[in-house]
Amino acid sequence: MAQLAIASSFMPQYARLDPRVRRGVEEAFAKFAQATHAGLHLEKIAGARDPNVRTIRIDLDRRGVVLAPERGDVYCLLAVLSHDAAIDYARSRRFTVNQAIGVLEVRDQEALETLEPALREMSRDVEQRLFAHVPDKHLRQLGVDAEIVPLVRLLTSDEHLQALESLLPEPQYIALLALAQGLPVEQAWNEVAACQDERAAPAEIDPGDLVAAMRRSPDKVVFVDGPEELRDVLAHPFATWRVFLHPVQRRMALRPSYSGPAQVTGGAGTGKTVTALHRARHLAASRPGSRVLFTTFTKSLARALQQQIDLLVDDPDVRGRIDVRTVDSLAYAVVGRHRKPEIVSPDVLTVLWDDAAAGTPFSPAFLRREWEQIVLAQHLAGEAEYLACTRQGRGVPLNTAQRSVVWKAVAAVEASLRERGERTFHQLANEAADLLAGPEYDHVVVDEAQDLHTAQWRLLRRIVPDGPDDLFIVGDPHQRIYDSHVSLTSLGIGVRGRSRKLKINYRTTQEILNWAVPILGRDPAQGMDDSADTLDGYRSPMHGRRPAVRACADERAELDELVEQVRRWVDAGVEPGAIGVAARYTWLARKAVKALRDAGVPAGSVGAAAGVQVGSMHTMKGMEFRCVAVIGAMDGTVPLRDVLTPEDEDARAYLQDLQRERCLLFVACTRARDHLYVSYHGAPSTLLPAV
Ligand SMILES: Nc1ncnc2c1ncn2[C@@H]1O[C@H](COP(=O)(O)OP(=O)(O)OP(=O)(O)O)[C@@H](O)[C@H]1O
Repeated sequence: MAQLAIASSFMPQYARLDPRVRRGVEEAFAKFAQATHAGLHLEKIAGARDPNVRTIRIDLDRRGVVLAPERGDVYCLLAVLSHDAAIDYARSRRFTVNQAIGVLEVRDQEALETLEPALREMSRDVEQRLFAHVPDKHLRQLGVDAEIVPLVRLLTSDEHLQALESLLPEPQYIALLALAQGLPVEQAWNEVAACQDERAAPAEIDPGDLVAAMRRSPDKVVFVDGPEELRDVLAHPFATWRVFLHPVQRRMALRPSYSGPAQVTGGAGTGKTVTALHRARHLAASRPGSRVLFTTFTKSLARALQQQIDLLVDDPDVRGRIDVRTVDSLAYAVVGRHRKPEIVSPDVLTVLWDDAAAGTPFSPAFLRREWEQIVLAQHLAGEAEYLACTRQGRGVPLNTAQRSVVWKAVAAVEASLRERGERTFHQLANEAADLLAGPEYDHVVVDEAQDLHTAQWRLLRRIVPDGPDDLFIVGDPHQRIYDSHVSLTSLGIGVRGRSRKLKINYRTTQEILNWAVPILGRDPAQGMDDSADTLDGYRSPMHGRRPAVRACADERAELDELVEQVRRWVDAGVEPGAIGVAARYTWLARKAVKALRDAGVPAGSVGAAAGVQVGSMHTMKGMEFRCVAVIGAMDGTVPLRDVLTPEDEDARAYLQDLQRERCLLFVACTRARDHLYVSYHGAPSTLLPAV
């Protein structure tokens, strides 16, 4: 019986087909399962660039494009398109085996042939060629196809290379990009090697064995065993992440074991959460009886993760052993076994710090930060411990007398909280860590790790035994939107040698990234493992429109423009629930909800109501929408003036605050899949890049 396979690029297309056509696809596929080459009405295309490509009738108007390699009884469905588009696609593409890493590659051969004379003409009088410094030997070593090399030799600028991005196979484009950026061949190789599956490239690569190459490309092709598995894959066409993992994701998620904590970093939308989901399933499924804790930051993210785990894990036993919750709810539950915890409201805490700062030379914000970053982070129990501690990370030195003044304020706030019977969540995490009698899980997977406070890490460290596969940590220091600057090393959580970075953005278009990345400024972020973290190589294969930035006369006009923009998206077929609106302040978000509702557009708070999802930028963390509007992006609001420590009070804290505001705007903007709209009234935010 023939073996069936589906190309990952087909899944989003399938999702958009109407149910009638989908049925046609399933029927055609069912025929493949029983048939042999000879028994199927597969058509060869005259003039096709690749002898292995065929088409098959799906219905009156549509054809499927199938890769049917001569060797190996395999049919891979590549696309379902209207008749003419299917013929064009089938005629133009060429499928090859990458000569360096053995993966399946596809290139638009026809477009490359069309481009060649133009490139030749443009480069005729230009002496300096982009790859003049690279010998053929290096191009070959990095897997650049011999047929493509003559074209590569014609390139004279980065722009020419970029124009080839969508026509070339990804590993070859990555190799050329790295060489064009001046990377030595060894480093360029590392970039290319990231595109290969966990099984290292075989010693011998057979250029004619497309099926072997397909098997080495699980991010591009999935093989299905029979109709049931086929139905399962096609049942969730939007959730391609369930089935197709990038080789780096796969290597990290499905590795049999790590000798200690492991870490995955990567920019927004690079599939860190997806990697964490697969790791959680892998751990629970491969170790019978084991208990896995999967933590994240906010309740709405925990709800989203629950749904994704439900989708990914079929086996009820495995599912039942994966516990998804926020770290706060974990701390609450642990303390709750001893007494009912009460959490202090933010407003009350503000008043307590205002009172405690009165009469001292310190601002409430300074004192509160000292409490959070030194006293609670180090879990200091009394004045003597505070006087003796090192205050690493704080910008302003304090002498003993000043420390005594600070401690009095801290003690006053803590005493007031005790009297009220209330705590902050960070206090609760420390208390929970103390109360734990011993580990309660076998493995812990941590999402959004960059924002966890040291006290929360202390709890997580204690809830799992120290050893192999204890902690799987996923985060992005470029999305740090709270005040935590944790050093995992200082907590005894060493990830050296067990850390990888994801670079391909699966969510946002390159145009949105080009605009949004500069928001972060130029300095590298401080990684959770204390190393400098950059976004080098961060990219998206998707393209779309550039973000729109709108200047408005005043707030009323800005809200009117928002309503108009949302209407345009809805009229274009975007579901209201796939639209996100973010504002720096909650009250502006509320006004946006009202404006939308008054205009008859369903809208509500993120994760709590149906319709357009509106919230503060903080609530956007980890979310994803087809279209995003960021409103109120003006000077004084972004960055929010009130939350910046005055530069003359503590220059270091000021820079940290400013960076946090940059990250916050970046997080909000990178929630968008297809469209990003940013508006302001008055003077624009100084953080907004030019369009
Ligand atoms: N291998 C994959 N194939 C297809 N889609 C993927 C893949 N990995 C991730 N995605 C999709 O990319 C989007 C972003 O993934 P995910 O939320 O895991 O990224 P993230 O790095 O955690 O993002 P952020 O840090 O911004 O929260 C999601 O829509 C996810 O389904």
